[in-house]
Amino acid sequence: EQPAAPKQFHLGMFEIGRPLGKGKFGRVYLVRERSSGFVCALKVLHKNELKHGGAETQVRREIEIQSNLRHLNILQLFGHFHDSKRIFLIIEFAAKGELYKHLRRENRFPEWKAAQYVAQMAAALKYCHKKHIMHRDIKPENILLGSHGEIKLSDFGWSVHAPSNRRETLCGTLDYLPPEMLKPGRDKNVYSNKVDIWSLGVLTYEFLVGEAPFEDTPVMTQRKISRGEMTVPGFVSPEAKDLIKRLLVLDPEKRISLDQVQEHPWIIKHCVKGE
Ligand SMILES: COc1ccc(C(=O)Nc2ccccc2)cc1NC(=O)CCSc1ncnc(N)c1Br
Repeated sequence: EQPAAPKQFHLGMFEIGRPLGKGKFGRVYLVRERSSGFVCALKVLHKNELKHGGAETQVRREIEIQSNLRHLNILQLFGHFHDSKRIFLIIEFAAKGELYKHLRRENRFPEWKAAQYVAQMAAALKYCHKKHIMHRDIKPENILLGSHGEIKLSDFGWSVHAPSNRRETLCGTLDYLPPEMLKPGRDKNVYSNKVDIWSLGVLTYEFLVGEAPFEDTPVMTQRKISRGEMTVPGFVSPEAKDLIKRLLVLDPEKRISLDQVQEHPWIIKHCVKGE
């Protein structure tokens, strides 16, 4: 279709609705663009807070990256604008909200639902990796659901301020960190996109079991991760267990690829039409 003409946005264009959440750097509101009636989310970032957090460049990079990502399973950034004090991000509204809340409410997902979410995550990550974008910091807190219950990966350093049974410790939860990022001394920023495969394994486990595989005290969690020590409960099917084992491999190079995830029997069983 015709690429949308890059419009100049400003605050007056929007009718501000209810707050959707409070991110690490700012608040998010449900809004409606007046002329079109289009409903979306507006994230308000305060420049001075970003400056203190050294996140100003991070936002610019983020906006740069986001503006050339377009995928059903990645929450879209439609545009941005700023005034003297604030940066505004115009974001796709995910009508079914935070996956995290659904997971906590349901305790754990049935295998057919978990498999569909994993397949959509694999598709989103494959798309990102093809564009050499990685480490989207995947964990339930960073995943939203669209109006048809489809996965919307939105992983931008935000944790919704809810009265929270969130695992967010000071430095954010360790649960999803791969072993290669825990190694002392190693340049932490040198990681391949295989880190996302590990996190997908942690996510798959958490969907099916209702808690993360290495969840423990911070020290114990780090030890369990570096040793790949985890047990999969008996109620998890052998096929699902097999996929989890192929994702949570200590050696990044030996982890299953995203193509292989999409062809895995557990995914095929639950995601191919008519199965
Ligand atoms: C494309 O989505 C983003 C793009 C960028 C950033 C961002 O803050 N970048 C950033 C900010 C500071 C420093 C570095 C990066 C954040 C998001 N997304 C979000 O903040 C999610 C807001 S919550 C929500 N959104 C839609 N529908 C719902 N139902 C909900 Br609840």
